[in-house]
Amino acid sequence: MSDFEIAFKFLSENPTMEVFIGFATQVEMMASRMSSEEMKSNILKVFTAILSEGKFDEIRVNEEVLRIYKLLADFSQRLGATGVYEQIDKKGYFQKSLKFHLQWAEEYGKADNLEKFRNVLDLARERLKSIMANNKIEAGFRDLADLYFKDEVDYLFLDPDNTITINDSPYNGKRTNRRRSSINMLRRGCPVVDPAKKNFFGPKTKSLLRSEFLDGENGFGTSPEEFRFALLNDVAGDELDIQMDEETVVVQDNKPVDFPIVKNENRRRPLSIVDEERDEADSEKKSRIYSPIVATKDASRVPLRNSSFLNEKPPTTITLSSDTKISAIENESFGEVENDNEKLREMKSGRKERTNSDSEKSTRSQKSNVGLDIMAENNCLEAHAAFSDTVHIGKEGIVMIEEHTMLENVKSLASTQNVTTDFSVYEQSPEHQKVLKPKTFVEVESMHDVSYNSPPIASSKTEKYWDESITGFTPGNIVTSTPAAHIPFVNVEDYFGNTQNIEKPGEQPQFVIPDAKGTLQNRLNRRKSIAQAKQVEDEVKNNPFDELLSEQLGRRLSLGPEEMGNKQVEAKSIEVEETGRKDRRRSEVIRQENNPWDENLRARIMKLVSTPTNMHEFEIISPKILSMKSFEVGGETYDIRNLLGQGGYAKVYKAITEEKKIVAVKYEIPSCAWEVYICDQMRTRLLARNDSTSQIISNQCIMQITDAYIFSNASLLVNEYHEFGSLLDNINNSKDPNWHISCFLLVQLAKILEKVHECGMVHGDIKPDNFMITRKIDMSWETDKLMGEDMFVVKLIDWGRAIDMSRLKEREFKGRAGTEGFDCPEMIDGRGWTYQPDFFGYAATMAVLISGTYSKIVGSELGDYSLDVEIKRRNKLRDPAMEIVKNYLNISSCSQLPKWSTAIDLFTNVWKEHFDISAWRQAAAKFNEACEKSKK
Ligand SMILES: Nc1ncnc2c1ncn2[C@@H]1O[C@H](COP(=O)(O)OP(=O)(O)OP(=O)(O)O)[C@@H](O)[C@H]1O
Repeated sequence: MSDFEIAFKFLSENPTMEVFIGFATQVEMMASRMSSEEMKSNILKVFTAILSEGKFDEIRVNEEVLRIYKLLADFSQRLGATGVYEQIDKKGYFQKSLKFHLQWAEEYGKADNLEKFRNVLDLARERLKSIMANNKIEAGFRDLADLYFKDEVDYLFLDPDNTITINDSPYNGKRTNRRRSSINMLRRGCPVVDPAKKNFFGPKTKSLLRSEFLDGENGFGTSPEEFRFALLNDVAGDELDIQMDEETVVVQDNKPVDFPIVKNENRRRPLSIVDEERDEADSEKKSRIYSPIVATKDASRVPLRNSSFLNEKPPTTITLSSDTKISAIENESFGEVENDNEKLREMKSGRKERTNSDSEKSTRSQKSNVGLDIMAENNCLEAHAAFSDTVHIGKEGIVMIEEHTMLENVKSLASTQNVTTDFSVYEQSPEHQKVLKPKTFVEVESMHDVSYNSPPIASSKTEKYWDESITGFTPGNIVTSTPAAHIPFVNVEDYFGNTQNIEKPGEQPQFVIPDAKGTLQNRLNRRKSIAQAKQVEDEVKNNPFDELLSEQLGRRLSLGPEEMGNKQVEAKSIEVEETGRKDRRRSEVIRQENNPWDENLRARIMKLVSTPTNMHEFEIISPKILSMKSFEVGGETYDIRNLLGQGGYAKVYKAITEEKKIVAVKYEIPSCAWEVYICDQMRTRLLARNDSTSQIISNQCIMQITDAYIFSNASLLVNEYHEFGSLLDNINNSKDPNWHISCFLLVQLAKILEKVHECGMVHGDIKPDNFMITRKIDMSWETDKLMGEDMFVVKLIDWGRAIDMSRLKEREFKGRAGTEGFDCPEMIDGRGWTYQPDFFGYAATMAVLISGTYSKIVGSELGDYSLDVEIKRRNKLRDPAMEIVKNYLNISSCSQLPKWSTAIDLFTNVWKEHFDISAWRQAAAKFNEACEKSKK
């Protein structure tokens, strides 16, 4: 039997998607070794089987099968490549697949057949318009057009603005990809000037515009720095947003006018990003060494609200989630939601210095005035991206880890708060980096006692780890070369019959699935029999929380590889539970409390399903992620561009793949496999539902991770890049909230959350920065369909705090999440909660959308809770908003949850009653303008 036949036999016997992916990889590799005749006949057999045999029903309609069709197209002589795709198209399986249309169009590109190429593009537009934005559909076609058609074919695409070429760039003189040129942007901004007339610098000035200002053929208007930066930008290939000096004026018809790109707007103060952290000193975000774990600062405040809180000191509550934070003793009193948005403004971005000097500018969304500032800002964020070497302990604020005083602080904190602490210490060995098991606080203390003058943690080793070991990532390490603990290593060569195994007489060679996407070993590890999975599921269902928490686990999320399956660590896990000490983020567990973010629990839940195929696990540390640098992982190279955003746990970068696709890469420390699990489950559960809304929401409104790389110290989640920023960016970049837009969005948000809850998931972190804008509003959308299912413009991201309620039925949780202003009343009261955080998050987001500012909870007991949101009397959304606040903030118990249809119906009714087409168009134009401004 040939290799091909063996592989196909294995597939025939195990016709699952997972096996097929392995099969496809193997066949692709064989393709280079086989003669075309041999290959063609083999693939034809597969093709026929897949199309006709019932057991391949699932595979037949999966996009993965396109890999085989591509090979068939390559080898087909009679039908020809395009003929193969035409035949496949007739079958109708891939009418909703962008990938299919791109593959098909590429064949016309290769054949230089522009007309047919265009036909496929039109077909794709028509067929896919209900499930994805036009720009997304066109992006791949644009690349193909660039590649295969020598002539200018911009006219094929709908938005000429996106096809600005840079062929007139004086700098490199030749056309590269179709990206936006900074030079062109500057030039386009320049009005025509008449060289015969004098051009003055500004109104009532006698200064002439000088030639050193952007010296274009026919215009002036920017500074040399900006011009230089734009040149750099073009060369570096970035698409940074160039903002002009607000003072700059240009001349049109001999009259000074505002530079068209910049509008000096007197607008309300922009909102900052909502964060779990609140202490200014904490703006460093997190320590690169897992700093001593203390209960979060929120955990130490005294926030339990009850009706008598004004008279007596309420009991202490615990913050369940979030990373190690300062124990903000100054925040100890109840209701310390910082008293204005100013505070919020300064959190977390690391740009505080800038905002101090310019209180009117957002830390996040305000753009630099000068191009070089942008670089400086990027550098500043970059510096941030390296994370700090500080630890956050005690009210003393940040204490450099090098300082021995830290230990004293740790001690005092431990003693006063009865919180024990842990360190994860990294050490660089000459051969390779290792992640050592976390040292307990006791160990640290004793080290300190022995050598007081040389702090144990602040060794040069530690620094070296961060300086060198991260960069020491071995590019191209593929998953199959690093077997997971306890799983036998399977040699890739052996899979493919390159070694002796295959020919042992009398023995049928064993076919092992090649590891196309995920880590083979991990998949083997996870692929359990149904019986086993059922057993674990039952355990999760039946065991009380405490037992679950104490269960010994082979796999832990945020610890190093050596800890996986390590008995000592498992024993330590128990100790951790007993002492209340935890060396993981997001889960400072207090044993008595029900903590949905406990990572042991998460690990148990994740074991119930097989690893998503797009998740690749590595036992090494992650590559260092830096702007303007590439990194290679799992055979894929990502060209990192600028930093898009920074949350409490992660930095999100724009990156370009080898296929020239722009993606967002979320770089999170420590690694968070949970988010991958949740996104995967959300998609699976939504797709399993039969209604079209679920399908649309799954495709358009839920973060989809295309590839996840889980390292021992960090994770990299690749997902779709959203150029128009978040809802928060949009609000910040809009002058005034407009009721049409708010209403339009609020219905969408409620519909998305309704589906999320129907899938048994709690998102747990609903706030305006976690909704990305996926597309602009198309003015040609039919007005009577605007409230319909095809109009979604938002996508819910950041699932790291989600809770899988379908695995935790009948559970209620207690404790606070610690998100500034977004902790629900149940958390504050210490009452049990399940889905309540999302209802509250929605109400708080609604308040931001309608009023343009953050609001605080007011009221002191159930029935009385409200938000101090100011909504003008004449605002059409005022009444429904108040109703929502009342409903979603005063939930009497977990068994009496409100309905999402309340919000959907209330806002839809207002919409129907007051909709005005011309006001809508104006509002939509402003929304689109804000989208443009939000581009990063
Ligand atoms: N796909 C994307 N495209 C463009 N920008 C993105 C994308 N994903 C995230 N961002 C930007 O990065 C920011 C941080 O992302 P995210 O919320 O996932 O990080 P996080 O650390 O988990 O945040 P949080 O502190 O809310 O938990 C977002 O608010 C957004 O501005």
